[in-house]
Amino acid sequence: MKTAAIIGGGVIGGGWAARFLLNGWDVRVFDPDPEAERKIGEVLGNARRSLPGLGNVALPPEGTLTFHGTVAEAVTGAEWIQESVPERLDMKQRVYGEIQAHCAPDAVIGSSTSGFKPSELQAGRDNPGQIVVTHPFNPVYLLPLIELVTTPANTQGVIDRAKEIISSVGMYPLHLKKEIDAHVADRFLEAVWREALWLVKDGIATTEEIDNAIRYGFGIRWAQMGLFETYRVAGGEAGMKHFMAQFGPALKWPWTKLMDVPEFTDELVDLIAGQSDDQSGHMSIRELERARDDNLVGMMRALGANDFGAGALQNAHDLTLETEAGLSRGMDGVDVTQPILTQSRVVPLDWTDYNGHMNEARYLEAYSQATDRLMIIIGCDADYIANGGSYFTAESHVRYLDEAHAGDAIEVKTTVIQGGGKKMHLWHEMFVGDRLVSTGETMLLHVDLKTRKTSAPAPHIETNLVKIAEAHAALDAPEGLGRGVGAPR
Ligand SMILES: NC(=O)C1=CN([C@@H]2O[C@H](COP(=O)(O)OP(=O)(O)OC[C@H]3O[C@@H](n4cnc5c(N)ncnc54)[C@H](O)[C@@H]3O)[C@@H](O)[C@H]2O)C=CC1
Ligand SMILES: C[N+](C)(C)CC(=O)CC(=O)[O-]
Repeated sequence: MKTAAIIGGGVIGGGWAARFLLNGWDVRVFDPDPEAERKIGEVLGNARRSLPGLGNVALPPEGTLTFHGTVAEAVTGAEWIQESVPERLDMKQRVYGEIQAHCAPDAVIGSSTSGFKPSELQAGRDNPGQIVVTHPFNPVYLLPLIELVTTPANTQGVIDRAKEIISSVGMYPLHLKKEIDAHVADRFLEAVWREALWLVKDGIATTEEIDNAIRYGFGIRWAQMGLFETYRVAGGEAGMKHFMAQFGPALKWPWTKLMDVPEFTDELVDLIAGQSDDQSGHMSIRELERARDDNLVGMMRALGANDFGAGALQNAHDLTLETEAGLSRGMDGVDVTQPILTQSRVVPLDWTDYNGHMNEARYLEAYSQATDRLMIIIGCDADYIANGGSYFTAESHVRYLDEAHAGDAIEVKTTVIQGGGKKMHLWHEMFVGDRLVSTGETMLLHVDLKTRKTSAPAPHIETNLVKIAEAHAALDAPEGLGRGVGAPR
């Protein structure tokens, strides 16, 4: 079992604890705050409700979470140590002293620091090479970016290990070419923050109006394409050069007050805090966190459907989870004498509806994914489809037998009723634990994607399908097979 130590379990440390725990790591926490266990419990609650359904493949079983009274105890046996104590250099350096007195010399110590350079954290340490900056984004359990900042004191081995571990928990290590105060992303956030403070102070816009300017416009755009790709498109057919020719002169116009920081007077703090209360004070922080998480999951899943940006990253992570989830990509290791596991996932937040359960359309989506999996198993994979052969669905019938809810782990097991020639007749059963919640029957026909007409599958596909169909013919006929809706008129 892999073990991570979390030193400092506030907003960010709690998020790291959840990220590791839900990806199957044992997590050992040290935080002197007597409220730390409760606060981490709140963060974990949010994470358990949102992260498992982010992707389309089940996460490994959760690790074990333990709390410890000393740094020494927490770091014992940990291969990853994540420091997330308050943003004070003297405190961080003191904490590294304690950590390094007790941790394994080859453990990686990542710092969540928003702004300190790794050379500042490593200064004065006997083993500086084990300390790197691994700067996350809130909520750490959902957002994949980690700014990995290193110095020449870090060996390639430590850097590779850090990248490997960060990727293994579904995150993206952005390794900076050089260290710099506030890394890359926080320099942007700081620029936007400074500009926003001016706009409020000068009475140009309220906190709510500024948030609307972001969330109704460029914020959604940035979430999928970032800055440069967005501006490339904004240049029209002539692209980036035309964009710069048009907007380059603005650099000399008074379009920003960036280098000039408004004084943080009590008056400005009260103005901003008051406007923020007017804007969002009707919701608790936990309610706001849940709204944020629902939106993030929905947005990232939409990006996943387009295999783009953060969604593409999640899709790639799903591929690494398949084997442990019991899902196959070929006939090897598939027990054809039993219905075949074709889905192992969690019901995501965006699959539920006003009735508080999984929406009817999503059952069909799950069955569509189960069919896709069976197609991959028999060899009808992306390469085969790119060469012009595939299956089209001709008819489906779904029965809703029991409820499934957000966060439920669901499995689909598939029986091949008929397979041979152009036809593929499948019977899907969906389970939550041992509970059968739905069945889906579907008839598919093999097609030639060029002519859009039915055609015979390639011999290897038919051989595999027939092998499964023949083995499944020995199973009892499923209850409900061939049923229609109500009596015919
Ligand atoms: N809040 C944010 O949006 C982000 C913060 N960060 C960085 O993460 C770090 C932590 O920030 P937050 O979690 O926001 O702060 P926080 O105030 O929520 O949590 C800090 C935690 O450290 C604990 N702590 C204090 N002294 C400690 C010690 N000697 N040993 C162990 N734990 C100790 C506190 O009890 C508290 O629970 C900072 O370096 C910050 O810059 C990074 C990304 C985003
Ligand atoms: C405001 N902040 C500097 C603490 C922000 C971060 O470090 C990253 C984030 O999650 O916004």
